[in-house]
Amino acid sequence: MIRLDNVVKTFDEKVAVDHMTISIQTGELCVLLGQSGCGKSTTLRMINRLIDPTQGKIEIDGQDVMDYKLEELRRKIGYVVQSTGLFPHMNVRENISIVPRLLKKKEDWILDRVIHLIDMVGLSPEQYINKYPDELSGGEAQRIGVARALAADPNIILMDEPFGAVDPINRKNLQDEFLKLQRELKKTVVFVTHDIEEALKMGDKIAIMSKGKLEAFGAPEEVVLSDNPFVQTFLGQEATLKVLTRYTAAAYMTQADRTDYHAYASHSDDLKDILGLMLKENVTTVSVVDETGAIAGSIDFSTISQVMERRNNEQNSHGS
Ligand SMILES: Nc1ncnc2c1ncn2[C@@H]1O[C@H](COP(=O)(O)OP(=O)(O)OP(=O)(O)O)[C@@H](O)[C@H]1O
Repeated sequence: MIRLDNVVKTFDEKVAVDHMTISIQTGELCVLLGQSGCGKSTTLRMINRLIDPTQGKIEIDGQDVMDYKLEELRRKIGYVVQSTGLFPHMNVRENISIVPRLLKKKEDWILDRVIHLIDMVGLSPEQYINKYPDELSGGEAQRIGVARALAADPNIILMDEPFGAVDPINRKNLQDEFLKLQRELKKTVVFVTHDIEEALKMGDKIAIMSKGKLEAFGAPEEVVLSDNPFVQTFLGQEATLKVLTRYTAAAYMTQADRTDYHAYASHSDDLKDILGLMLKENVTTVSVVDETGAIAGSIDFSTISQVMERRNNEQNSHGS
Protein backbone atom coordinates (compact mmCIF):
# COMPACT_ATOMS: atom_id res chain seq x y z
CA MET A 1 0.00 0.00 0.00
CA ILE A 2 2.86 2.40 0.83
CA ARG A 3 6.07 2.16 -1.14
CA LEU A 4 9.18 4.26 -0.71
CA ASP A 5 11.54 3.92 -3.62
CA ASN A 6 15.06 5.30 -3.15
CA VAL A 7 13.76 8.29 -1.24
CA VAL A 8 16.27 11.01 -0.37
CA LYS A 9 15.69 14.20 1.61
CA THR A 10 18.35 16.80 2.07
CA PHE A 11 18.05 20.00 4.08
CA ASP A 12 20.61 22.40 2.59
CA GLU A 13 23.73 20.21 2.51
CA LYS A 14 22.54 17.79 5.19
CA VAL A 15 21.21 14.40 4.14
CA ALA A 16 18.32 13.56 6.51
CA VAL A 17 17.01 10.52 4.60
CA ASP A 18 19.40 8.59 2.41
CA HIS A 19 17.97 6.30 -0.29
CA MET A 20 15.19 4.66 1.74
CA THR A 21 13.38 1.83 0.00
CA ILE A 22 10.62 -0.03 1.84
CA SER A 23 7.17 -1.46 1.11
CA ILE A 24 4.44 -1.50 3.72
CA GLN A 25 1.51 -3.83 3.10
CA THR A 26 -2.15 -3.01 3.68
CA GLY A 27 -3.17 -3.54 7.31
CA GLU A 28 0.42 -3.73 8.51
CA LEU A 29 1.88 -1.74 11.40
CA CYS A 30 5.37 -0.69 10.37
CA VAL A 31 7.64 0.90 12.97
CA LEU A 32 10.41 3.30 12.02
CA LEU A 33 12.98 2.84 14.77
CA GLY A 34 16.24 4.65 15.41
CA GLN A 35 18.10 7.18 17.47
CA SER A 36 17.22 10.84 17.60
CA GLY A 37 18.01 12.59 14.33
CA CYS A 38 18.24 9.44 12.18
CA GLY A 39 15.47 10.64 9.86
CA LYS A 40 12.36 8.84 11.14
CA SER A 41 10.07 11.88 11.33
CA THR A 42 11.28 13.22 8.02
CA THR A 43 10.48 9.86 6.40
CA LEU A 44 7.02 9.86 7.97
CA ARG A 45 6.26 13.44 6.92
CA MET A 46 7.16 12.73 3.33
CA ILE A 47 4.35 10.15 3.21
CA ASN A 48 1.64 12.77 3.82
CA ARG A 49 3.65 15.45 2.04
CA LEU A 50 4.26 17.71 4.97
CA ILE A 51 7.74 17.50 3.40
CA ASP A 52 8.52 16.72 -0.24
CA PRO A 53 11.35 14.33 -1.14
CA THR A 54 14.47 15.70 -2.79
CA GLN A 55 14.77 12.50 -4.87
CA GLY A 56 12.97 9.20 -5.25
CA LYS A 57 9.31 8.30 -5.21
CA ILE A 58 6.61 7.51 -2.64
CA GLU A 59 3.55 5.62 -3.79
CA ILE A 60 0.26 5.01 -2.02
CA ASP A 61 -1.95 2.38 -3.62
CA GLY A 62 0.33 2.42 -6.64
CA GLN A 63 0.00 6.16 -7.21
CA ASP A 64 2.79 8.69 -6.69
CA VAL A 65 1.93 10.92 -3.71
CA MET A 66 2.92 13.93 -5.81
CA ASP A 67 0.03 13.10 -8.16
CA TYR A 68 -2.61 13.16 -5.40
CA LYS A 69 -4.53 16.31 -4.58
CA LEU A 70 -3.21 17.33 -1.18
CA GLU A 71 -6.67 17.29 0.43
CA GLU A 72 -7.37 13.81 -0.94
CA LEU A 73 -4.05 12.59 0.44
CA ARG A 74 -4.62 14.10 3.88
CA ARG A 75 -8.11 12.56 4.00
CA LYS A 76 -6.65 9.13 3.32
CA ILE A 77 -4.07 9.62 6.05
CA GLY A 78 -4.56 10.25 9.78
CA TYR A 79 -1.67 11.83 11.66
CA VAL A 80 -0.88 11.57 15.38
CA VAL A 81 2.05 13.40 16.96
CA GLN A 82 3.64 13.28 20.40
CA SER A 83 2.39 16.66 21.54
CA THR A 84 -1.09 15.48 20.41
CA GLY A 85 -1.53 18.61 18.28
CA LEU A 86 -4.94 19.22 19.89
CA PHE A 87 -6.10 22.81 19.52
CA PRO A 88 -6.15 24.29 23.05
CA HIS A 89 -9.11 26.60 22.43
CA MET A 90 -11.31 23.76 21.16
CA ASN A 91 -12.92 21.12 23.34
CA VAL A 92 -12.67 17.40 22.65
CA ARG A 93 -15.80 17.36 20.50
CA GLU A 94 -14.61 20.25 18.36
CA ASN A 95 -11.10 18.83 18.02
CA ILE A 96 -12.36 15.46 16.79
CA SER A 97 -14.92 17.16 14.51
CA ILE A 98 -12.41 19.23 12.54
CA VAL A 99 -11.85 16.86 9.62
CA PRO A 100 -15.46 15.57 9.34
CA ARG A 101 -16.59 19.24 9.23
CA LEU A 102 -14.08 19.96 6.49
CA LEU A 103 -15.57 17.00 4.66
CA LYS A 104 -18.99 18.63 5.14
CA LYS A 105 -20.50 15.73 7.07
CA LYS A 106 -23.86 16.37 8.75
CA GLU A 107 -23.69 17.58 12.38
CA ASP A 108 -25.76 14.60 13.68
CA TRP A 109 -23.41 12.19 11.92
CA ILE A 110 -20.39 14.00 13.34
CA LEU A 111 -21.72 13.91 16.91
CA ASP A 112 -22.41 10.15 16.66
CA ARG A 113 -18.93 9.63 15.26
CA VAL A 114 -17.30 11.73 18.01
CA ILE A 115 -19.11 9.73 20.72
CA HIS A 116 -18.17 6.45 19.07
CA LEU A 117 -14.51 7.45 18.73
CA ILE A 118 -14.15 8.67 22.35
CA ASP A 119 -15.60 5.36 23.48
CA MET A 120 -13.37 3.43 21.08
CA VAL A 121 -10.19 4.93 22.58
CA GLY A 122 -11.31 3.86 26.04
CA LEU A 123 -12.75 7.07 27.51
CA SER A 124 -16.28 7.93 28.64
CA PRO A 125 -17.95 10.17 26.03
CA GLU A 126 -20.19 11.96 28.59
CA GLN A 127 -17.24 12.77 30.79
CA TYR A 128 -14.82 13.90 28.11
CA ILE A 129 -16.72 15.35 25.20
CA ASN A 130 -16.79 18.91 26.56
CA LYS A 131 -13.34 18.98 28.15
CA TYR A 132 -10.57 21.21 26.90
CA PRO A 133 -7.05 19.86 26.24
CA ASP A 134 -5.64 21.49 29.40
CA GLU A 135 -8.16 19.49 31.43
CA LEU A 136 -6.78 16.19 30.11
CA SER A 137 -3.83 14.12 31.37
CA GLY A 138 -1.06 13.34 28.88
CA GLY A 139 -2.47 9.83 28.30
CA GLU A 140 -6.04 11.09 27.84
CA ALA A 141 -4.89 13.77 25.40
CA GLN A 142 -3.03 11.10 23.43
CA ARG A 143 -6.19 8.99 23.23
CA ILE A 144 -8.13 11.99 21.92
CA GLY A 145 -5.30 12.58 19.43
CA VAL A 146 -5.79 9.00 18.17
CA ALA A 147 -9.59 9.50 18.05
CA ARG A 148 -9.10 12.66 16.00
CA ALA A 149 -6.79 10.88 13.57
CA LEU A 150 -9.46 8.20 13.06
CA ALA A 151 -12.30 10.72 12.60
CA ALA A 152 -12.46 10.60 8.80
CA ASP A 153 -11.84 6.82 8.81
CA PRO A 154 -8.52 7.06 6.95
CA ASN A 155 -6.89 3.92 5.56
CA ILE A 156 -3.47 5.02 6.73
CA ILE A 157 -2.36 6.39 10.10
CA LEU A 158 1.01 8.03 10.64
CA MET A 159 2.06 8.16 14.28
CA ASP A 160 5.11 10.16 15.37
CA GLU A 161 6.25 9.08 18.86
CA PRO A 162 2.57 9.00 19.81
CA PHE A 163 3.12 7.72 23.34
CA GLY A 164 6.49 9.39 23.92
CA ALA A 165 5.33 11.91 26.51
CA VAL A 166 3.33 9.44 28.62
CA ASP A 167 4.53 7.73 31.84
CA PRO A 168 5.53 4.05 31.54
CA ILE A 169 2.33 2.52 32.96
CA ASN A 170 0.00 4.63 30.84
CA ARG A 171 2.27 4.08 27.89
CA LYS A 172 1.88 0.32 28.22
CA ASN A 173 -1.92 0.72 28.49
CA LEU A 174 -2.00 2.93 25.41
CA GLN A 175 0.13 0.45 23.48
CA ASP A 176 -2.11 -2.46 24.49
CA GLU A 177 -5.28 -0.59 23.65
CA PHE A 178 -3.97 0.67 20.36
CA LEU A 179 -2.95 -2.86 19.38
CA LYS A 180 -6.42 -4.12 20.31
CA LEU A 181 -8.00 -1.36 18.25
CA GLN A 182 -5.64 -2.08 15.38
CA ARG A 183 -6.60 -5.77 15.35
CA GLU A 184 -10.18 -4.63 14.72
CA LEU A 185 -9.56 -1.72 12.37
CA LYS A 186 -6.56 -3.14 10.46
CA LYS A 187 -5.34 0.27 9.32
CA THR A 188 -2.02 0.61 7.60
CA VAL A 189 0.08 2.28 10.29
CA VAL A 190 3.53 3.85 10.16
CA PHE A 191 4.72 4.37 13.71
CA VAL A 192 7.84 6.31 14.69
CA THR A 193 9.61 5.53 17.95
CA HIS A 194 13.11 5.45 19.41
CA ASP A 195 11.98 2.95 22.08
CA ILE A 196 13.22 -0.53 21.16
CA GLU A 197 10.77 -2.37 23.40
CA GLU A 198 7.84 -0.41 22.00
CA ALA A 199 8.99 -1.18 18.45
CA LEU A 200 9.37 -4.92 19.10
CA LYS A 201 5.98 -5.04 20.77
CA MET A 202 3.98 -2.97 18.28
CA GLY A 203 5.54 -3.65 14.89
CA ASP A 204 4.47 -6.24 12.35
CA LYS A 205 7.54 -4.92 10.54
CA ILE A 206 10.37 -2.79 11.85
CA ALA A 207 12.59 -0.50 9.79
CA ILE A 208 15.75 0.33 11.71
CA MET A 209 17.37 3.57 10.57
CA SER A 210 20.73 5.18 11.26
CA LYS A 211 21.94 8.48 9.83
CA GLY A 212 19.13 8.51 7.29
CA LYS A 213 19.86 5.00 6.03
CA LEU A 214 17.85 1.82 6.40
CA GLU A 215 19.92 -0.73 8.35
CA ALA A 216 17.37 -3.53 8.72
CA PHE A 217 13.77 -4.17 7.70
CA GLY A 218 11.58 -7.10 8.64
CA ALA A 219 9.43 -8.74 11.30
CA PRO A 220 10.62 -8.19 14.90
CA GLU A 221 11.86 -11.77 15.13
CA GLU A 222 13.88 -11.19 11.98
CA VAL A 223 15.49 -7.88 12.89
CA VAL A 224 16.63 -9.13 16.32
CA LEU A 225 18.54 -11.86 14.51
CA SER A 226 20.03 -9.49 11.95
CA ASP A 227 23.78 -9.88 11.53
CA ASN A 228 24.18 -6.19 10.69
CA PRO A 229 26.71 -4.98 13.34
CA PHE A 230 24.94 -1.62 13.81
CA VAL A 231 21.61 -3.35 14.40
CA GLN A 232 23.14 -5.83 16.86
CA THR A 233 24.74 -3.05 18.90
CA PHE A 234 21.67 -0.84 18.71
CA LEU A 235 19.19 -3.51 19.78
CA GLY A 236 21.53 -5.04 22.36
CA GLN A 237 21.53 -8.54 23.73
CA GLU A 238 18.20 -8.09 25.44
CA ALA A 239 16.33 -7.69 22.16
CA THR A 240 15.43 -11.35 21.86
CA LEU A 241 13.88 -11.13 25.33
CA LYS A 242 12.01 -8.00 24.37
CA VAL A 243 10.30 -9.88 21.56
CA LEU A 244 8.45 -11.69 24.35
CA THR A 245 6.44 -8.50 24.92
CA ARG A 246 4.45 -9.46 21.81
CA TYR A 247 2.85 -12.48 23.45
CA THR A 248 0.25 -12.37 26.21
CA ALA A 249 -0.23 -14.76 29.10
CA ALA A 250 -3.83 -15.32 27.97
CA ALA A 251 -2.64 -16.77 24.66
CA TYR A 252 -0.01 -19.07 26.15
CA MET A 253 -1.39 -20.22 29.50
CA THR A 254 -2.52 -23.78 30.13
CA GLN A 255 -6.15 -23.33 31.00
CA ALA A 256 -6.59 -26.83 32.35
CA ASP A 257 -4.12 -26.12 35.16
CA ARG A 258 -5.89 -23.88 37.68
CA THR A 259 -3.61 -24.70 40.60
CA ASP A 260 -2.55 -21.88 42.92
CA TYR A 261 1.20 -21.42 42.47
CA HIS A 262 1.45 -18.38 44.82
CA ALA A 263 2.98 -16.18 42.14
CA TYR A 264 0.35 -14.39 40.13
CA ALA A 265 0.31 -12.79 36.73
CA SER A 266 -2.59 -11.12 34.97
CA HIS A 267 -3.93 -12.68 31.78
CA SER A 268 -3.04 -9.42 30.00
CA ASP A 269 0.62 -9.52 31.11
CA ASP A 270 3.12 -10.30 28.39
CA LEU A 271 5.59 -13.18 28.49
CA LYS A 272 8.48 -10.86 29.33
CA ASP A 273 6.58 -9.64 32.43
CA ILE A 274 5.99 -13.27 33.36
CA LEU A 275 9.62 -14.21 32.94
CA GLY A 276 10.54 -11.24 35.16
CA LEU A 277 8.04 -12.44 37.78
CA MET A 278 9.52 -15.96 37.69
CA LEU A 279 13.03 -14.60 38.24
CA LYS A 280 11.88 -12.25 41.01
CA GLU A 281 9.87 -14.90 42.85
CA ASN A 282 12.34 -17.66 42.06
CA VAL A 283 9.62 -19.96 40.68
CA THR A 284 9.22 -21.84 37.41
CA THR A 285 5.42 -21.76 37.23
CA VAL A 286 3.02 -18.88 37.85
CA SER A 287 -0.75 -18.77 38.12
CA VAL A 288 -2.57 -16.56 35.65
CA VAL A 289 -5.61 -14.70 36.95
CA ASP A 290 -8.45 -13.27 34.88
CA GLU A 291 -10.04 -9.82 35.32
CA THR A 292 -12.17 -11.08 38.23
CA GLY A 293 -9.04 -12.26 40.08
CA ALA A 294 -9.92 -15.95 39.61
CA ILE A 295 -7.15 -18.36 38.61
CA ALA A 296 -7.61 -18.98 34.91
CA GLY A 297 -4.58 -21.19 34.24
CA SER A 298 -0.82 -21.28 34.53
CA ILE A 299 2.37 -20.71 32.59
CA ASP A 300 5.64 -22.46 33.21
CA PHE A 301 9.18 -21.60 32.22
CA SER A 302 9.37 -24.28 29.54
CA THR A 303 6.47 -22.67 27.65
CA ILE A 304 8.39 -19.38 27.51
CA SER A 305 11.60 -21.02 26.41
CA GLN A 306 9.68 -22.98 23.76
CA VAL A 307 8.22 -19.72 22.41
CA MET A 308 11.71 -18.25 22.12
CA GLU A 309 13.16 -21.39 20.61
CA ARG A 310 10.35 -21.69 18.09
CA ARG A 311 10.76 -18.06 17.05
CA ASN A 312 14.49 -18.58 16.58
CA ASN A 313 13.99 -21.78 14.60
CA GLU A 314 11.37 -20.17 12.38
CA GLN A 315 13.78 -17.39 11.60
CA ASN A 316 16.67 -19.75 10.96
CA SER A 317 14.59 -21.78 8.56
CA HIS A 318 13.46 -18.56 6.81
CA GLY A 319 17.10 -17.62 6.43
CA SER A 320 18.21 -20.94 5.01
N1 LIG B 1 13.17 21.36 8.57
C1 LIG B 1 14.44 20.99 8.74
N2 LIG B 1 15.47 21.78 8.39
C2 LIG B 1 16.75 21.40 8.53
N3 LIG B 1 17.12 20.21 9.03
C3 LIG B 1 16.15 19.37 9.42
C4 LIG B 1 14.76 19.71 9.29
N4 LIG B 1 14.03 18.65 9.75
C5 LIG B 1 14.91 17.72 10.15
N5 LIG B 1 16.18 18.13 9.95
C6 LIG B 1 17.40 17.36 10.23
O1 LIG B 1 17.29 16.11 9.60
C7 LIG B 1 17.76 15.06 10.43
C8 LIG B 1 16.68 14.04 10.66
O2 LIG B 1 15.66 14.61 11.48
P1 LIG B 1 14.34 13.82 11.91
O3 LIG B 1 13.49 14.76 12.69
O4 LIG B 1 13.76 13.17 10.74
O5 LIG B 1 14.96 12.73 12.87
P2 LIG B 1 14.23 11.74 13.88
O6 LIG B 1 14.87 10.44 13.70
O7 LIG B 1 12.77 11.82 13.69
O8 LIG B 1 14.65 12.37 15.27
P3 LIG B 1 13.79 12.58 16.62
O9 LIG B 1 13.52 11.24 17.17
O10 LIG B 1 14.73 13.40 17.46
O11 LIG B 1 12.57 13.34 16.20
C9 LIG B 1 18.26 15.73 11.69
O12 LIG B 1 19.63 15.91 11.60
C10 LIG B 1 17.54 17.06 11.70
O13 LIG B 1 18.30 18.03 12.38
